[in-house]
Amino acid sequence: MADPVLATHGLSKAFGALQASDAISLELRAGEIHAVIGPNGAGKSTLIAQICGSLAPDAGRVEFLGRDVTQESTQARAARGLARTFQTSALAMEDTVLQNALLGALGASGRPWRFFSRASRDAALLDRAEAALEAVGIADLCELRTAELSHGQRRQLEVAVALTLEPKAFVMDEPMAGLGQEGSKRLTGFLDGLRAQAPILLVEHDMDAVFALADRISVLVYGKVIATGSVAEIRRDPLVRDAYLGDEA
Ligand SMILES: Nc1ncnc2c1ncn2[C@@H]1O[C@H](COP(=O)(O)OP(=O)(O)OP(=O)(O)O)[C@@H](O)[C@H]1O
Repeated sequence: MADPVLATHGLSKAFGALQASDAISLELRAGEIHAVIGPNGAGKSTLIAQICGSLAPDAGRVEFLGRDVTQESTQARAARGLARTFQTSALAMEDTVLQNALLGALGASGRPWRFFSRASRDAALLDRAEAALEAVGIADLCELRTAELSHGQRRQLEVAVALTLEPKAFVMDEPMAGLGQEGSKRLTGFLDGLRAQAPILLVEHDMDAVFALADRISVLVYGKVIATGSVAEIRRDPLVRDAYLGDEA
């Protein structure tokens, strides 16, 4: 089997006496959506923070594209193509949709922020920003202030900003949060196609979305992966039903 795009090996992190990550090993392979599910406080955000570089593990390592990146900064990992979307929006609300995408494109180009005023006149940056907006289906909204977008459109814009990085992998923290049924359905359809561009590690509570999208699921409980498998395997796993899914299986 091809090497994984992203992998954790024995990742561990304690907060005082609390073992928030307990020797977590998991892989994200090319073309897949790998969902991480688990009850509140299971350690999902802690795991993402270590993968993306905002939290240093006590032990273990993170590999991205075959390279040990455990000691690298968040920015260095992003520059390699590790794109993260956030649970709460990191967008500039008063800026237009296009300006947000341009900001992403400027960051991806490695040029300093002081070039931003010139970014809108830079054809290459504009192309990259517009292509990303086109890819997520909101190019027609580019002149709107971001604050005027619906919740779902903001999620799409977040993905567009991530796309300007030309990512090799996505790490998504609860993209469905707050979307409602219709919005979740639309975003589910969109993420379904996105996996062809780059694989997605998807932390999500919305089980309809997880069951519709995941090629594999890992279940995290008290910082430990208690099971990894296909949707069918996870749904019938008695340990998982007990610990988390209950009636949702
Ligand atoms: N900086 C911190 N200091 C102390 N404890 C922390 C810190 N960050 C997280 N924790 C604790 O670590 C455990 C795992 O938290 P984490 O936020 O990773 O869980 P989660 O699975 O993402 O939860 P949720 O589904 O509610 O977002 C929790 O018990 C939490 O209270």
